[in-house]
Amino acid sequence: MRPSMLRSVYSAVSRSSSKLVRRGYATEPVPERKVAILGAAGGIGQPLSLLMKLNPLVSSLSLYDIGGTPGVAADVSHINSRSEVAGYQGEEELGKALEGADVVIIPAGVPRKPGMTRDDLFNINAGIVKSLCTAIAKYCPHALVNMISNPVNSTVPIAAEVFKKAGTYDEKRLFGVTTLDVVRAKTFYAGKANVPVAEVNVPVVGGHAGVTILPLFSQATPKANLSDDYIKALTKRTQEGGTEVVEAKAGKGSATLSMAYAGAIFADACLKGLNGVPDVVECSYVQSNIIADLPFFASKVRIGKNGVEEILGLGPLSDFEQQGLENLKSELKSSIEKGIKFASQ
Ligand SMILES: NC(=O)c1ccc[n+]([C@@H]2O[C@H](COP(=O)([O-])OP(=O)(O)OC[C@H]3O[C@@H](n4cnc5c(N)ncnc54)[C@H](O)[C@@H]3O)[C@@H](O)[C@H]2O)c1
Ligand SMILES: O=C(O)C[C@H](O)C(=O)O
Repeated sequence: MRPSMLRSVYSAVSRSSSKLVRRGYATEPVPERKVAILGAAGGIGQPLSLLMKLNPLVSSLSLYDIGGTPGVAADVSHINSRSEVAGYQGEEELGKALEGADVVIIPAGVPRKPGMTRDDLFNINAGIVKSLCTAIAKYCPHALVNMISNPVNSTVPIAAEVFKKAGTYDEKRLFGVTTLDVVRAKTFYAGKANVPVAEVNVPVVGGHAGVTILPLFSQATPKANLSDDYIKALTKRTQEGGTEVVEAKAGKGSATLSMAYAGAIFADACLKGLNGVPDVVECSYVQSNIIADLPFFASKVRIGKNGVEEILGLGPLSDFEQQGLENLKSELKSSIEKGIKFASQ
């Protein structure tokens, strides 16, 4: 989704007490949709709660965390937009938070500090994701799950295993959120190519950590004749965008505001897909068979009423991108295996 989404979200605020939204000439009812955010009191969770409160496709916003959610919920609930807001805290309230959810967004878990890799978060976040997904399987097994918690390359396979064990796994409904990589690639490309950022499109494939993040600048539009050195530098900056923010925050966490924006874009795409809007395409890390031996892979996916409707191919790659694809395979494979092994214990 493009920045125009946020413009439409903001303009919708003024008419958001109505459950009718104009589509073309007809005024049609917008379906009731419950969105749950797990980790809603955190650095990402709070601005994401705000952005989802502004989204007119949401009728019920459920904010869950181990603590702090009554305050966040009271705060955003005063905004005069469509959704009802409820805050839940502590494990005993998790079921109520999840019941009936159409989309569950998970930014729960610890963020990086300078010097850490995303994989260094595994020991804490794997357990958090496992327990939250166990509850999702119980209380809202048909929800579309948007996994933000790192390391995404492993937390998505963990979620898949938990759902398999519970007998609820539907690979079409599980998404690793890699939208921030796309947001960064667009921003950095627009700066170098000197084109309007709002018009830029760049697919980002692979995974969500270091070299596994593979932006396909050869497919970027509007086209620009950037030198190989520029493409290399843009690729590196996109791969290290998270680290750039972690270092700038100097121990106070990782990307939160840009991530909330990216998470809101991706959740909006899921809601549109569920509502039957045609041609909703975003990059996401999903169960995939487009690359041998990598059962999870990020690429462009079409999102529809049942979740992933189609996994789009990678398209033609430059030699540099082909090499990047080879380089990411071993790290991505071991992160996937690590997640699967953890969840099967
Ligand atoms: N996918 C991405 O592109 C991306 C981008 C940025 C950050 N992240 C990841 O998102 C996660 C959250 O980052 P943050 O900056 O918001 O961290 P944060 O510490 O500010 O917030 C995390 C929140 O999770 C809550 N939490 C912890 N355990 C929980 C549980 N069992 N149930 C519910 N909530 C729980 C905490 O109470 C806290 O409020 C980190 O793992 C980070 O690495 C991912
Ligand atoms: O870099 C991080 O640790 C957070 C996130 O994955 C990001 O890309 O900003």
